[in-house]
Amino acid sequence: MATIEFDNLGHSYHPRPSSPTDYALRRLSQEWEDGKAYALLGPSGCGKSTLLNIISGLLVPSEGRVLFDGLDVTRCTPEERNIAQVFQFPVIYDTMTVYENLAFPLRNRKVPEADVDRRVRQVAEALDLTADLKKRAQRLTPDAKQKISMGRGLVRSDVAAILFDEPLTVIDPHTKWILRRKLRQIHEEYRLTMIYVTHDQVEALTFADKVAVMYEGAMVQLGTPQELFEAPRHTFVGYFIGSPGINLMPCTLGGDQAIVEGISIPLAPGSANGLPNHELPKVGAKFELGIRPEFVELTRSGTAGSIPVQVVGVDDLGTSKLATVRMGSHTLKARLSEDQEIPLDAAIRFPTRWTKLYHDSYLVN
Ligand SMILES: Nc1ncnc2c1ncn2[C@@H]1O[C@H](COP(=O)(O)OP(=O)(O)OP(=O)(O)O)[C@@H](O)[C@H]1O
Repeated sequence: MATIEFDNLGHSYHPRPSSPTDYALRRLSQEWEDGKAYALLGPSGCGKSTLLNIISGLLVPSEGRVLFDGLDVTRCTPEERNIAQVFQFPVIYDTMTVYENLAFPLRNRKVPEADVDRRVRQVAEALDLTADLKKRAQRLTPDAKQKISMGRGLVRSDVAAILFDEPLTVIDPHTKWILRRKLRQIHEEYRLTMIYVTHDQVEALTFADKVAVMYEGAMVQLGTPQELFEAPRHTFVGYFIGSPGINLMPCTLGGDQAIVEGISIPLAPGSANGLPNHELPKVGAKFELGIRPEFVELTRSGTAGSIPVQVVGVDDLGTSKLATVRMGSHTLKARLSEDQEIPLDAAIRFPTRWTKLYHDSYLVN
């Protein structure tokens, strides 16, 4: 397995890119650790496949370099990089048995038969394929075929990384859940460097140690699921991660206060200091206040630091409730515990720790 480094990496499909929007992947320098599970998460067209193809060697980037363990592999083929890949749809040999399919990548590399057998049985066990080992692949369901495809990616322990491109697309929802857990277990056991592309936040957050969130060609945050939840570095991360996403309100700044329609909301001391000088409040600069529904406190009017609101709806979500409140012209969501009373004279508070300031969509801190 390898450490993967992106050195000033970028890619444009245009022959002569002239603006940032001409880039499918905007300039990126970063190091991904050996043996960790990463997810590339973002909506359709944000550049996930472009980055994955650059990592695998299917695409040569128009700018920058990719290094595996310090070695420049930018122009190496997938074979030369020693990468295993699992695609959206099964890539298997229908006429071979499940065993032969799983053994193929190892036999192809002349691995001794005893090792082939041990590894094939291990992977088959992990993916619940043991009972199918002697069956021809063509007789199996699409789910089982995709499991074989994943097994073929997992069977080699000598690869630099295993790349998964939306591998659970064809799998039914229940099996999807089981397979995600299995992949996670396999990762914990073998510590393989895994990169998993998806547009599904649940898939990314349950699978990965670190999630790279992509938006319009930019990697707007690379962080643990907890970091993405607690401190979204970009309003898109706040919106895309979480259900529902972060509450956002346009604001202006007055010292360490955000001002929303004339109402002052305290920010953590020094919050605005994070703005570089040239970005100090100016005409046209866009500031937003963000707070996740989970951190909005619903209380009674008159409580210190509270702002009166009108509760316009409450959804019972089983283990919690979701209140919709109106503050001036803004509508916010607040997640409450199942048994929390909703007062008639409702008000909300914004705990400073969880109240985030965004400047032109990026977190100021
Ligand atoms: N071969 C290509 N030539 C020109 N433009 C391309 C090419 N491949 C991708 N693009 C463009 O680059 C941008 C990023 O595409 P990419 O496929 O990397 O996104 P994605 O996040 O993987 O999307 P999806 O989830 O739909 O596969 C898109 O605007 C897409 O139209």
